[in-house]
Amino acid sequence: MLEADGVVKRYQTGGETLTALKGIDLAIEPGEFLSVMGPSGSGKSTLLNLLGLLDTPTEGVVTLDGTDVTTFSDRERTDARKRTIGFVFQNFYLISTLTAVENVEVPRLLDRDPETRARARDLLQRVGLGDRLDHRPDQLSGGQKQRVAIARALVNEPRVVLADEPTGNLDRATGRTVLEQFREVCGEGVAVVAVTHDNVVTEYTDRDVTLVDGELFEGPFREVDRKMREGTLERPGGASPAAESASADLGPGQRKGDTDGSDP
Ligand SMILES: Nc1ncnc2c1ncn2[C@@H]1O[C@H](COP(=O)(O)OP(=O)(O)OP(=O)(O)O)[C@@H](O)[C@H]1O
Repeated sequence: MLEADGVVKRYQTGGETLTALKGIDLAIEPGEFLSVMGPSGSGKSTLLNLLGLLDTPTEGVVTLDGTDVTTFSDRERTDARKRTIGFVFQNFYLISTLTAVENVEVPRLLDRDPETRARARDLLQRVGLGDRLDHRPDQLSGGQKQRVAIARALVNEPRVVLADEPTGNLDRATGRTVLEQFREVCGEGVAVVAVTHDNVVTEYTDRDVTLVDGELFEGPFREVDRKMREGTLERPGGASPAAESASADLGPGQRKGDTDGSDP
């Protein structure tokens, strides 16, 4: 549905060229919950910006439903983004003077659609905030604010929600309620891609990938890091049996393949 093929991103700063992404191949399927992990500076935000049609790659293509969006004009890209992508951020970015329901309506304000209020209400009910419609952000907890942000991300009926450290400002328990919400979103066929440092996220995802110095590897960071230390990490594209044992240390009830059920 949303795909990066051979994506390279270089930044020019002064006379220097920095290659932030070094040939990324990544396909996101409808309804999939994917985490993107990796050390600071490894290229996570850069990748999220490219997948979110906020930026264009230096080389390679990003395709949306098979259409190469890298050749789009700014206007076409903005339209495609609005139709297909919702964003959730660590700091929520709610407007403090607007109520919860008004915040959810924000992405649709220019459309002047009379149905928007009803849809915003419905979305807030779905994220468990039916009794907080008229509360302003300062009257909501962190987890409630993030659920308002999720409802806002869904108001344009996106195909994919891109989340940047969605649990970064939340305590463990609250983070879990937000992650459960994302699972429900995925259950409706919307893909969720979360950039995160939070290992708890990987208990909820279908798949985890890790960026290291602009290269993408299958598996959560802790596993990729361990393989790097052991010298057993396969380069991208070299699908190996080792890479397939990625579900070995998952908790119960997870969805990352049912192959290694007997592993400790
Ligand atoms: N606009 C820019 N101009 C120049 N260099 C940039 C720009 N944006 C990012 N970079 C560089 O590209 C590399 C990847 O940055 P990016 O922000 O994607 O990393 P990240 O994994 O999201 O890091 P963090 O976890 O700290 O947010 C870094 O070396 C960063 O300094």
